This record gives sequence, C-alpha cells and structure tokens, in this order.
Amino acid sequence: MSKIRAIVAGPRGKMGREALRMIEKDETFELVACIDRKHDGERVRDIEGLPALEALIYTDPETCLMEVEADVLIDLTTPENGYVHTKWAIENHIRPVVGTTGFSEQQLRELSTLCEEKGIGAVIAPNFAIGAVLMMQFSKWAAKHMPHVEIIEKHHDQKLDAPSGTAIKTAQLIQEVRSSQSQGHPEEQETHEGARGAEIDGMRIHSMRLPGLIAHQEVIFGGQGQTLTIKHDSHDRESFMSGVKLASEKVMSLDQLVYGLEHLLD
Ligand SMILES: NC(=O)C1=CN([C@@H]2O[C@H](COP(=O)(O)OP(=O)(O)OC[C@H]3O[C@@H](n4cnc5c(N)ncnc54)[C@H](O)[C@@H]3O)[C@@H](O)[C@H]2O)C=CC1
Ligand SMILES: O=C(O)C1=N[C@H](C(=O)O)C[C@H](O)C1
Repeated sequence: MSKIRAIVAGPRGKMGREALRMIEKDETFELVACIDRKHDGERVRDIEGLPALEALIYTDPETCLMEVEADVLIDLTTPENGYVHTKWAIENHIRPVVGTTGFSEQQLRELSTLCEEKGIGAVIAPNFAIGAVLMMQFSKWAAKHMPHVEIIEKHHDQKLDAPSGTAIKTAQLIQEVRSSQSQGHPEEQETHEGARGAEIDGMRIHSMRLPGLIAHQEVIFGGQGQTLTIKHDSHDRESFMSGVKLASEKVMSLDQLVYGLEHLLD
C-alpha cells in the first residue's frame, strides 16, 4: 500500500512535534513538507529537537499547498492560521486532518460547504484521544437520563482558546439529546462576573488553566440525591496520536467534512 504523503503545519508546537515523532516511526506516513512560521527552505532534520526527517519547511502556506504533492495536511497550529490552512488545503485537493481548535460554527460550515463543492474529505476533530471520544459519547448517553449537567475542563496555561474544543463538542453532543433548560436557581446572580462559567444551551462550562496540566475534562451530572462524574485525562500528547493516524487513513476515502472522531470509529 502506498504511504500517506503528509504535510504538517505547526511542527515546532507541542502537538506538531509529537506528530512528527509518530510519522518518523510509522511506515504508514511519508512527511513531504512542513508549514512553519520560521526556517523557510530549511529541512526538518536541521531544526533542533525535531526528528530526522528530510522534508522541507515552508513559511508561505499557499506556496506549500500549491506546490507540494500531498495527500493530507495535518494542522496543529492556532485558530486563525489553522482555518486559512484548512481552506487552502481543500482548494488544492489536499485532505485536511485538523486538530486545531477554536474554529467558529460559521467557519466549520464554510469549510464543510467547500468540501462538498470540491468533493473532498476532511476531518476536524476537537479531540483525537480515544478515551476523550468515549467520554463524550458516554456523556451524551448519560444526559438523556440526567439532563442537569456542568462541564469542567482543565488545560495547561499555554492554551489559547477557551472553552476547549472538547468541552464545546461535548455540549453540542449533549444538546442533541437534551431539551433546552436553564440550570441553577432562576434568580441566581453572579456577584463576580464569570462565576457560573460559559453557557451553551443552559449548560455551564468552567475552564481552568494551570501549569502542570495537559488536557482533562469532567462532565458532572446531578440528579435527586446523586451525582455522576464522567472524567477523562490525557497525561501526555502521545494520547492523541492514534487518532491522528486513524483520521489520516480514513480521510483518504471520505468525500465530505467530518467533525469529530466518533464518526470514524466502528
Ligand atoms: N484535537 C486534539 O486532539 C488536540 C488539539 N490541540 C489543539 O492543537 C493546536 C496546537 O496545540 P499545541 O501544539 O498545544 O500548541 P502550541 O502553541 O504548542 O503549537 C502551535 C504551533 O503552531 C505554530 N504556528 C502558529 N501560527 C502558524 C502559522 N501561521 N504557520 C505555521 N505554524 C504556525 C506555532 O509556532 C506553534 O509552534 C491548538 O489549537 C490545540 O487546541 C491540542 C491537543 C490535542
Ligand atoms: O490545547 C490543548 O492542549 C488541547 N486542545 C483540544 C481542545 O481544545 O479540546 C484537545 C485537548 O483537550 C488538548
């Protein structure tokens, strides 16, 4: 079987480095280029701390996505740049596999429409860790029976977006089975702004940012005389890599945008 020719955007980031380590070890992939903010024209192997891969680095994403023959773009950057990379990849018939979080609903719709127009597949997954996908699915099931729910997500303090993509996706999945309702006392008032967290359809999301954390989420359901907590922890970034690989393999046979890894699991 031929290898999946991959471009990685964000190779010096925490996730990008982990993706390169995976690609270096895994025969499924061939790294054909990287998109970075620095090191134009250099080789990945010459950048300190990056795996010994031959591929060239481009600082101009448009040139890279137009010139390099690739099957997938693995994007692990920032919301603004990730959106632009994803759009250009689709326009150039390179299938995006996007871990970058923080895209708006409008952006997701636009990218989905573009995929339909071009007849090309894409995967955007707010969380590539299998345990996190199961945590979201179990939460959706629990919400049918216990509709009072709050989400606590905890991440490292270098994270740009809040709430996390995973927390938003969890709330959206729960929304599919739970009728809208507000929670807490009808007359409750925040004496300190933000005390009750962000709100999606009456559900509250609380975001914690601390050094020492990686990626963690608790979904807490309240019922008469009981609570249920569904919890997931990523203790390292290797936890996301089997999902990146799965998405890269599956995207090759998709002809539309898929939002969430759950759609790719048997
Ligand atoms: N879907 C998932 O399972 C996961 C998603 N993430 C998401 O992945 C993204 C990256 O996360 P981290 O690696 O932790 O962040 P990071 O800050 O360590 O890395 C981001 C990298 O993107 C690079 N970058 C920024 N603009 C760029 C541009 N225009 N061109 C090329 N590179 C550019 C930065 O230089 C940096 O090296 C975030 O959006 C995060 O939320 C993180 C972990 C898991
Ligand atoms: O920034 C991170 O680290 C993570 N981001 C994703 C998110 O926003 O949900 C996935 C995971 O939680 C790690």
